[in-house]
Amino acid sequence: MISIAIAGSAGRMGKLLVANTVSDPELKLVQAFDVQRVGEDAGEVAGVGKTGVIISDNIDELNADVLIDFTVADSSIKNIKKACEKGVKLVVGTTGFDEEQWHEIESVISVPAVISPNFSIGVNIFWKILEFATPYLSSYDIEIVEIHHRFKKDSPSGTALKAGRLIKDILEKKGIKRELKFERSGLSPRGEEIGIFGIRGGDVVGEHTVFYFGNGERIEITHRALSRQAFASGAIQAAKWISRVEKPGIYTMDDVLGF
Ligand SMILES: NC(=O)C1=CN([C@@H]2O[C@H](COP(=O)(O)OP(=O)(O)OC[C@H]3O[C@@H](n4cnc5c(N)ncnc54)[C@H](OP(=O)(O)O)[C@@H]3O)[C@@H](O)[C@H]2O)C=CC1
Ligand SMILES: O=C(O)C1=N[C@H](C(=O)O)C[C@H](O)C1
Repeated sequence: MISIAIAGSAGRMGKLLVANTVSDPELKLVQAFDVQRVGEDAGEVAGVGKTGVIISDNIDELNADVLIDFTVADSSIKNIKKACEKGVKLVVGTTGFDEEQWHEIESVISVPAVISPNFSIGVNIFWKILEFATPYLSSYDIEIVEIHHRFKKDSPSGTALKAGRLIKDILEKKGIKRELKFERSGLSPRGEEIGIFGIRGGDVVGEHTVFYFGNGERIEITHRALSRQAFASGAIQAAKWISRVEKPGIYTMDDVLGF
């Protein structure tokens, strides 16, 4: 049995992860952390009945095989450090890390950790399709548009940023320099860039489109998440996988899925 702690357990993803953990015979929910609903039973907050696991806001209490973190960047950094200090393996889905925070994560990681801005199998295939298509479309204008629900805090999404960075790197290897561009207004003609734009509204779970604009044609590669279960299933798969890994370091869903 793999013991699981969940950070962000009162959030949209956290509640679903609590539900997925308690219904999985290979997993045991042992701890739940959040700054909301502190003192309440994590299962009741998630709508799956009493679990006996009470939501705490004190990560110092962390004691589990794997910590699954879906919170916000600042909190996630703190949780990652605590997990490393206590030898707890990690699955991190939180997005919105800036460059400095990302370097901090790389420098402190001393446990096996799967870190991915998107745990859905579909998005991981979507990134692979971009890797395949981009070298053939290197002369095309490339733009990325993502759509998420009105409550999403970070922009652009971690998924769109990863798509932009991987396209940029592929082009760079072919000697083509393109900067990532996050806004245009006023007199702002298109340059040698990859535009990344976020739209926010309603209850959209998550949509990403990469546009490749040629002369007389356009390719659009789109992934649409219709349910957060797509992310939760991937994160649970990652938690089981990382529980069997001994070598410390940062892993991605490529490793989990065997790509
Ligand atoms: N990798 C993936 O596949 C996916 C990643 N995400 C990412 O996961 C993160 C969470 O998303 P979502 O569940 O929608 O967000 P929510 O805001 O619904 O949930 C996050 C929860 O974490 C809480 N929190 C904030 N600070 C702390 C802290 N210090 N300790 C413990 N809990 C804390 C929040 O409280 P409060 O509201 O007070 O801030 C909230 O309850 C985001 O970064 C999102 O982009 C989302 C879906 C899929
Ligand atoms: O906040 C969300 O909801 C999501 N965030 C992730 C991201 O920033 O890429 C993944 C998914 O699109 C949902």
